[in-house]
Amino acid sequence: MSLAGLFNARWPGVALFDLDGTLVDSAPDLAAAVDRTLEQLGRKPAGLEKVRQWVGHGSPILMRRALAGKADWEPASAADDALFNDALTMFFNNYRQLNGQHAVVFPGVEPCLEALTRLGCRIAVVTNKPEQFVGPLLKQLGLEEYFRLVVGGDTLSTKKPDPGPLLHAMETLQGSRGTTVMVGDSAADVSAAQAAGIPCVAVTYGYNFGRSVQALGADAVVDSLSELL
Ligand SMILES: O=C(O)COP(=O)(O)O
Ligand SMILES: [Mg+2]
Repeated sequence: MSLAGLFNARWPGVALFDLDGTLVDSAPDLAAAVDRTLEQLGRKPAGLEKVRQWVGHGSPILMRRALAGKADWEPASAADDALFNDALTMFFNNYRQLNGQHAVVFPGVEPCLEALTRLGCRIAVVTNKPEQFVGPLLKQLGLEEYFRLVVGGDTLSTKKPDPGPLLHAMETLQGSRGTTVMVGDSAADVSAAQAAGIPCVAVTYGYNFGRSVQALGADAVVDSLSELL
């Protein structure tokens, strides 16, 4: 499907945006919080490049990966679970302090949100980032006013790639499958959109667990959100 086909005559509709890697380059803050946590645990820091590849399934999975030092962590023993629980609490405390310190809005994001708003589009953030961190980040970066709804990774009982958060946002904003589009950077976004039955635009500049988005089966792939205009 072409971009023109996605943003068709049935608009204005509902646009659902992923946050990390799509709207905001937040990996530097996440990496700083992960590394501070690892250091507090007496471990070696992971570094930005690894952390960038671990973002997208929410903070608990990010910390599981950080403790394992790799993306595919193994199911843990009870002792590992205790360490993980402590590490997650420490990560939350660290990220609360670091959230927004180095994060920047990707080029093309603001013109896109501005244009969609002018068209009367209803816009939501649907992210796996825990909800407590989303509002402060959007506010600090001056994006808050564009969004009518924030769905975080712990807002509901499921997170992406489950379609639940997308369907919740679509229904809350009174959208329909024909007039709702998801925009994201990773397999979690494309899979969630496919399971929800709504089209998905994938951006090439995000995280996607270190892999290209070309093979994900998104309905359109763009290098900048300004291409959506
Ligand atoms: O994994 C996270 O914490 C957030 O990722 P998302 O904004 O790309 O959904
Ligand atoms: Mg993302």
